[in-house]
Amino acid sequence: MSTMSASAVEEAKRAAAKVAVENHYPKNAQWVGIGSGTTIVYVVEAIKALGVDISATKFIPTGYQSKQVIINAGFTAVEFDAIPPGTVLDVAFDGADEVDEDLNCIKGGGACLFQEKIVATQAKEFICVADHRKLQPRLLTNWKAIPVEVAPIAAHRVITKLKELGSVNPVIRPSASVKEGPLKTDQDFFIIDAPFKPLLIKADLEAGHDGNGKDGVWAVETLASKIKAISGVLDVGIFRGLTGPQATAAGGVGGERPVAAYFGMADGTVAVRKAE
Ligand SMILES: O=C[C@H](O)[C@H](O)[C@H](O)COP(=O)(O)O
Repeated sequence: MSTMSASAVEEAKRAAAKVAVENHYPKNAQWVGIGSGTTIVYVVEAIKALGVDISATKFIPTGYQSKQVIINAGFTAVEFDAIPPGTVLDVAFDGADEVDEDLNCIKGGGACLFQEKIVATQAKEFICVADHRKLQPRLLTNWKAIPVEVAPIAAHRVITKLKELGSVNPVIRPSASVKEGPLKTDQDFFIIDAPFKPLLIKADLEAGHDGNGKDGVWAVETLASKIKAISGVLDVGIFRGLTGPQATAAGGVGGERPVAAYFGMADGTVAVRKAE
């Protein structure tokens, strides 16, 4: 459990954003993905602080909040469906709820995951920015549930399927406002939060664990694929699979996993995890 004050956590996010932007923002960027959440605000702040010419740069939001952050900074926002077909974003920055040793991420704590995934995978480089609370050995160490975005009409069916996969008490996330009822995403869908045991990474599989859900223990890739395959699921808040150059070599643009993740640490330093 973190003992840092709220303002120290904010400073940690700001420090990570500064280093991430200094290391990865291309000086003549044309297309830049901007994610959602509280940390991304510091990424935009750091891009401003670079002082580079952004008059020709288009910033692609991952949802309503993200778009407002872009507009409030005085940047040009262009919705994902308005970019010319085939356009590859120079870079995409985003936060995460948890990042494991293989750079798999959990996202969707703030109810954004679907647009984040299409923006991240459309970029040459996806860069994650977070604070030290998100830096964990395995997904679902500190963060307890996988956010799953679902069509409202299918919500109960998806809950049944998630229970069959071993999730204990998956729930439809309630609205955060005084309005009763479920929270609605930017797509007007629901979020189901599905708790599972910590997820196995590559090293665990190499050590002989199968990760096939026996005793409710899953490998990241296997569980993400199973959840994604449930009819009614728009997307799952696990970002996994190939990353950056590996994904490009396999015929994709970029991967769901970041090529690098920057974490603001409690001592004021910034830690980096990079793809092999
Ligand atoms: O749904 C929200 C997004 O996935 C965020 O990127 C994630 O929750 C991290 O948010 P924050 O930067 O506020 O911790």
